[in-house]
Amino acid sequence: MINVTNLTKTFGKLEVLRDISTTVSRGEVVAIIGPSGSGKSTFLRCLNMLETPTEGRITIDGTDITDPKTDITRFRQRIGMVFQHFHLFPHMTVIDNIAFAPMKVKGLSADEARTKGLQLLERVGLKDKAGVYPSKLSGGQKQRVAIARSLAMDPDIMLFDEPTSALDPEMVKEVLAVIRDLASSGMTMLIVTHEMKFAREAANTIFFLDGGKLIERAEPEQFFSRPQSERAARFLEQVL
Ligand SMILES: Nc1ncnc2c1ncn2[C@@H]1O[C@H](COP(=O)(O)OP(=O)(O)OP(=O)(O)O)[C@@H](O)[C@H]1O
Repeated sequence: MINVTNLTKTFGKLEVLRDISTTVSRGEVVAIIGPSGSGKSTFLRCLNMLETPTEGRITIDGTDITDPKTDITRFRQRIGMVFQHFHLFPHMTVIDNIAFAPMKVKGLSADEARTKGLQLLERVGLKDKAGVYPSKLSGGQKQRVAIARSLAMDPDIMLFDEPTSALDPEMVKEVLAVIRDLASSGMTMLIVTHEMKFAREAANTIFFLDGGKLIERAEPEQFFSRPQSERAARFLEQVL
């Protein structure tokens, strides 16, 4: 479904991604892990062209999203993204945050968008918060609303960029539970995370990045118990 070929990204002289080639299949759940500054977020952001690759190609279902002729704005509707900081609209209630894009972009009626929004709020365990403003929510609740808002656009792929890093420890679990539930639903997902236990249990595949290179691509059991590279072994020694 996703094909990455010779992806390179530089910021000025800084080479952040170096010649990455890999694939992600439909329904695959990929945890992207690696040391700070290894290029994980940049890699993720290239997958929906929030960062423009310096070299290389990314195709999704055969469409080259790096081709300037591709209508990336339209394509992005198929790719949901959840950030470390939730980016909810502060002046809108929870349900309006969720209903906004389906109405504006997909042309749903207000009733349709609200009905869908309520279903999604139920899915993330927050149906009772529909009429509340974001400022009244905890960090964990805000992130669950942000996930519901992304899902409201019926994405084919969900990208998560350190979705629990800004949360107090007691809220990490509730957000990971929602992401885990989504992972088992067959959604294609890539998640940049520092939560090793979560990566091990919820992902089908680990991408280990170091120094901008995709050093290992492996199943979690193999990666965590028998890493193939010295760099991954050293990283796991530090974090486990
Ligand atoms: N827009 C930018 N301009 C210049 N340098 C950038 C930009 N974005 C990222 N970088 C640099 O690219 C490198 C990789 O950053 P990136 O955020 O992708 O790493 P990461 O693995 O996600 O790190 P972390 O785990 O700390 O979030 C870092 O050295 C960072 O400072």
